[in-house]
Amino acid sequence: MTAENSPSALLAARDLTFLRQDEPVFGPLDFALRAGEVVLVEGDNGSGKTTLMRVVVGLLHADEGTLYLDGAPLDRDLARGRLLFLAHHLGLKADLSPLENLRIAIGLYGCREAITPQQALHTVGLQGYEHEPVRQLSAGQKKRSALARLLLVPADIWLLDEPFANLDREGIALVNRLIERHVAEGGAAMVTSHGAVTFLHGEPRRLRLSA
Ligand SMILES: Nc1ncnc2c1ncn2[C@@H]1O[C@H](COP(=O)(O)OP(=O)(O)OP(=O)(O)O)[C@@H](O)[C@H]1O
Repeated sequence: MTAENSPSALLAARDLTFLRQDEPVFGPLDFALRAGEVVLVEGDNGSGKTTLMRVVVGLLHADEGTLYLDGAPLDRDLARGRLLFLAHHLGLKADLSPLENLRIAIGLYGCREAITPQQALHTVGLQGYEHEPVRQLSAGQKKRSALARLLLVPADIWLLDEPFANLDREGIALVNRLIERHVAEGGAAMVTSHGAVTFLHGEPRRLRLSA
C-alpha cells in the first residue's frame, strides 16, 4: 500500500498523466488529499492546474494512472456527491438570478441541512442581489454567487480553481474562512491559486506542476 491509496486519503492519485497530442500536460503525478487538509496546486500559466481539476472531477479522462477515493479506485457513481468543483468558468446561467442558480445546483446535487439558499447568499455578501439576473452582476458578485454553492451543496472534497479571482479583500477573506471551516469539519480541498491563500492553521501542502 502506498501513501496515494492509503485509506486515510479521501482522494489520491498514482501515476496520473494527461496528454494532449501525445505530449504530457502533466504527470505522471502522485498525490494524496486527506481529511482536514488543503493541497495548494501551484504552477505557471499553462502548467496544467485546471486540466488536473477537470480530470479529477471526470470532465476529462486521464491517459494513464489511477485516481482513488477512500483508498479504492475511483468509481464515478460513488464519487457523485463527494466532489464539488468550483471552476474558473463559474457555470452560472446568466439569465437566471443567484437564487435560481442555487436552486438548480441543489436540484442536481442536494442541499445541506440547516441552511437555505437565501442564508448562503447573505453569507457571501449578495443580500439585495438574490433576484438580479446574473448577467447584471459584477465579476466579483458572480464569483460570490458561485461560492454560495460551497455552503449549500454537501460534498467533502472541494476542488477550487482560482477561487480568489475577481474578489476584493473581504471576498478573499471569505474564501479563506470557507475553506478553513470546511477542513475543520473534516472536509478537504485542492486549491489552485496564484496567491491570496492564507490559513490560520498552518501552511497548506503544495503540489507543484511544471509547464
Ligand atoms: N481546450 C483545450 N484545447 C487544447 N489545449 C488546451 C485546452 N485547454 C488547455 N489547453 C492547454 O493545456 C495546457 C494546460 O492548460 P491549463 O488550463 O490546465 O493550465 P493552468 O495551469 O490552469 O493555467 P493558468 O495558470 O493560466 O490558469 C496549456 O498548454 C493549454 O494551452
